[in-house]
Amino acid sequence: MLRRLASLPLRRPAAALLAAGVRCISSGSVEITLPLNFWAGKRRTGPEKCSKDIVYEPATGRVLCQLEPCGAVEVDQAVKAAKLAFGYWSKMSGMERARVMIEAAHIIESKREEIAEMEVVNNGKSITEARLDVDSARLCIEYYAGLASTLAGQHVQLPGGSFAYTRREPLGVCVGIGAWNYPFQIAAWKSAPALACGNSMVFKPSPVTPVTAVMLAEIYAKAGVPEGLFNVVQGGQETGSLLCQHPDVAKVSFTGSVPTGQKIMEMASKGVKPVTLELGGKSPLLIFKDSDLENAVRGALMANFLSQGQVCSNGTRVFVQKDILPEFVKEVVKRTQAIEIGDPLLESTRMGALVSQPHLDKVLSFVDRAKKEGATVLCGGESYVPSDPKLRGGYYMTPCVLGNCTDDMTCVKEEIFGPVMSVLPFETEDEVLQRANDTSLGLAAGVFTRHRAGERPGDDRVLLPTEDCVCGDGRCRQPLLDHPATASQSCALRQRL
Ligand SMILES: NC(=O)c1ccc[n+]([C@@H]2O[C@H](COP(=O)([O-])OP(=O)(O)OC[C@H]3O[C@@H](n4cnc5c(N)ncnc54)[C@H](O)[C@@H]3O)[C@@H](O)[C@H]2O)c1
Ligand SMILES: CCCCC=O
Repeated sequence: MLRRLASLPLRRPAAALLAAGVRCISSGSVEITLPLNFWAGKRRTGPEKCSKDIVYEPATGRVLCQLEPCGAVEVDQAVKAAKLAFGYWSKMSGMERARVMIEAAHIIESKREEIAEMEVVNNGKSITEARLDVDSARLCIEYYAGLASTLAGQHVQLPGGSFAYTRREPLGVCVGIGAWNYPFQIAAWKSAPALACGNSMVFKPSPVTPVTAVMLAEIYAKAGVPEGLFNVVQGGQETGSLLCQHPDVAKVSFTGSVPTGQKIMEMASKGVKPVTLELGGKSPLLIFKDSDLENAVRGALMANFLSQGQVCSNGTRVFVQKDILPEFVKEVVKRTQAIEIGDPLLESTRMGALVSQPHLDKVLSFVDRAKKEGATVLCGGESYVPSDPKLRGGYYMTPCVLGNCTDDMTCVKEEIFGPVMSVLPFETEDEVLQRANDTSLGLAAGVFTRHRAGERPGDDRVLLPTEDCVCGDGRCRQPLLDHPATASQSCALRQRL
């Protein structure tokens, strides 16, 4: 699969090379020549006549491989293979399926370094992160393997001695469509639950990162799944649309942006197919003045700069209580400037390359727009050229902290999906909750404080959940200590506190 361009030593097992302090591959040394489609148990070439897409290595900007996008014929072949495999796999017991999945997890463990390296070469993230991605993919498969034998229905007693029962049945051929930021992991997230429940899958990775999903397909095959159980078709939106609209596809599970998610939901609804959508985010991170500053700063860095900021759940709107803003900003900027950017295959690198040139341009244009809208660049936000000549064509930028931000700025409202943190001051808890929740991209949230709500110094309120209030008004949202019921100790929640 891999052809070395540079003259490197003959390949030895990854563990032995690592122990000797030698990398198995280096940035700029890999060319992928084997076909990247996989169905019915084999790698397959795409359509004979198709315009091939070029896949680049983000660290160097070199051509890594050519992608042959699948058309209707290939999609149909993959779905047919999956349908056939479903017939065998769905009849196996959960325990039998689990055994095969656990074997796949073992194989992943044994190939950890190889998979992580290919993820780095294709995606640009640092090797230290890529290894954790592979571990997380393995754990996901182990977790769902564990669930496979616990799937059970219910027994319902009916009048007159009759009864009803329910069974958990697999749906059939499921489609998985993935984004480029966690290519191997997403292929595992999509396939593990589907396969554990007895389904088969046709998976389409992002055309930007097509490489490691095929490795997963080979691993499943080696572990002993029936031929055609997990298939990979390459391509972009046309291939994705063909999959979503295929009449033999029972369900679509998608990870990607909100606009694409909307299209997929629409297509799936026409075939009355269930969909699972994992979409974009613009998550808030709340840092209160009573928090452990060291901890909060580390949290903010992690929530913004992991994977070059290309993480759906990143806490990119960093709300900091005014009293600690100068101290927080000083420390965050100092540490952001110290982040080592460079060759993602080096152990010392903390930030690798963004996934593609167009994506880098898009992220940089968000920084420009932020400046025009009045934000202050406190550090970074520029393209970066590493000193190593082989990395000069790579897609690097300096991680950016934006100050002087307001809630109406584009950098605060839209998902940038790059290493750009927006810092926003706040004064009170009520204010920050309202502002943090004022988004249509509410994927995740983080809070740094040493106190729970109502226990913070100077804050003598305890919020009372509506359903726990016995004052008689179902819409009651009164803070507990202000509540008329509190004085007479008649409030159930108060008694429990
Ligand atoms: N919530 C999560 O778990 C999660 C995880 C990772 C990434 N994401 C999100 O993914 C986005 C970045 O990924 P991206 O740029 O690859 O997203 P994207 O929406 O552009 O593409 C995602 C996938 O959809 C395919 N696609 C595009 N148009 C399609 C169509 N019309 N029909 C069928 N398939 C189509 C693409 O080829 C790709 O495989 C960000 O918004 C990020 O937040 C979310
Ligand atoms: C680590 C999981 C991140 C998912 C979204 O990008």
